[in-house]
Amino acid sequence: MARAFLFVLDSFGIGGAPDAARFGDEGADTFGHIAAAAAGGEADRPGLRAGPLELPNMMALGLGEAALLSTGSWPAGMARPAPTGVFAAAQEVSSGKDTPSGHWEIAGVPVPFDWGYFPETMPTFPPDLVDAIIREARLPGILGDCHASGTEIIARLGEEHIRTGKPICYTSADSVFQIAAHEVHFGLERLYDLCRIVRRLVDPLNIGRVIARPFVGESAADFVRTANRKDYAVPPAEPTLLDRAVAAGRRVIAVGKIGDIFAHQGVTEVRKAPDNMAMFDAALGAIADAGEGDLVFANFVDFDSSFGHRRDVAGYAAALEAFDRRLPEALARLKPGDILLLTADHGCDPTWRGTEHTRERVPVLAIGPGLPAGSAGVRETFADIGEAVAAHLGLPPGPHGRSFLADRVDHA
Ligand SMILES: O=P(O)(O)O[C@H]1O[C@H](CO)[C@@H](O)[C@H]1O
Ligand SMILES: [Mn+2]
Ligand SMILES: [Mn+2]
Repeated sequence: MARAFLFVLDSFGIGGAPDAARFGDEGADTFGHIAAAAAGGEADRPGLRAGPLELPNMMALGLGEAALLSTGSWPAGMARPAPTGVFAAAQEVSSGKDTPSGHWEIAGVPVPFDWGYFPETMPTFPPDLVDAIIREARLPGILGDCHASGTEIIARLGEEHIRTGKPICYTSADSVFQIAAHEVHFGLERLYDLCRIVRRLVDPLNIGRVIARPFVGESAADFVRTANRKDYAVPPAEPTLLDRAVAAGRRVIAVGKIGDIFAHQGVTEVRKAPDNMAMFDAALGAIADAGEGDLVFANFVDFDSSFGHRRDVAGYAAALEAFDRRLPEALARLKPGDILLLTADHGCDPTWRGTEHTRERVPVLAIGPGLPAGSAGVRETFADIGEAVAAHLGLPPGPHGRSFLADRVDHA
């Protein structure tokens, strides 16, 4: 029985990217800075959490060792257990630090080209694009047309949106065209229809994703985004690990936003859930359902969208601790031949300036019955993760990386 379970903790970087300076991110370290803040008593929130970061299960798999490989420093305030898993630190060769680039590279397909981006001007979108959107979607106009944080812009423009019926359109340092609209006043299906129109119109601009950002509430004080977010991504440029699995007749069960990120290519089944804990339940269900040769690919987005971009250190720490507490449930379900991998797609350091992702290395932790414990070193591409999964599942190798399990693992 060979099955693979690949869990992405969205934005859980471990610093140390050699090309961080190119992004203005030199020194960014999501894990290291959360640990340091927690050890210094700066990640306490009454009723939520307090004190040093407690991640006993991921640390036992080698999370601290992966961080040490990446930055040369041990995460502050955290114990150093003997690792029971294979650990590595992986760096990204893709030119962007966005979610699709990170996930596609994990799945064996780096993104060497530059995405299209919108400038930090106001307005940010080309006027002829906005005109086409208004005309084709029969809109009274649009609001926003700028770079923004998604929670801040609905607080600022949500009431005007309800009053005028104009959707709120914004972007970020990522290659995204985001549209926030009220689920009831504007309509959820209407928002999705609008996103499909915009997807087609921004294709020539090489924009990675159009994202529907529905929200509810009646005033700036209580607007809140819902779990009905939907990403309209361009498909990966080459066949990914997922396509190879499907071509071999395997099931690929996508948990969370994985299906959307891969434009539903190479996905046989989608299971969505509103938050990290519900996604963990869904991932456990997928593990229970997976058969010989199947792949479960899960994304846990709250780390990024609810805490990293919001620069909420205590919230990020609490979310990591909640995830870590659930990990034994997944480990208990591993049968002979199974492998569980934990990794991330980029960083989003909640102590960093601004609200954007940060260029970082990511942790790679692998465990399964019979797998040796020890270091697989620093990996030059995230593709080494997908190639490890491919090798484990007996799928043909891809052209961009090599399994980190193929190298001699230095026993720690
Ligand atoms: O501020 P919000 O709307 O969460 O946007 C964030 O989410 C987008 C998609 O991951 C990123 O581009 C980032 O800007
Ligand atoms: Mn991401
Ligand atoms: Mn993000």
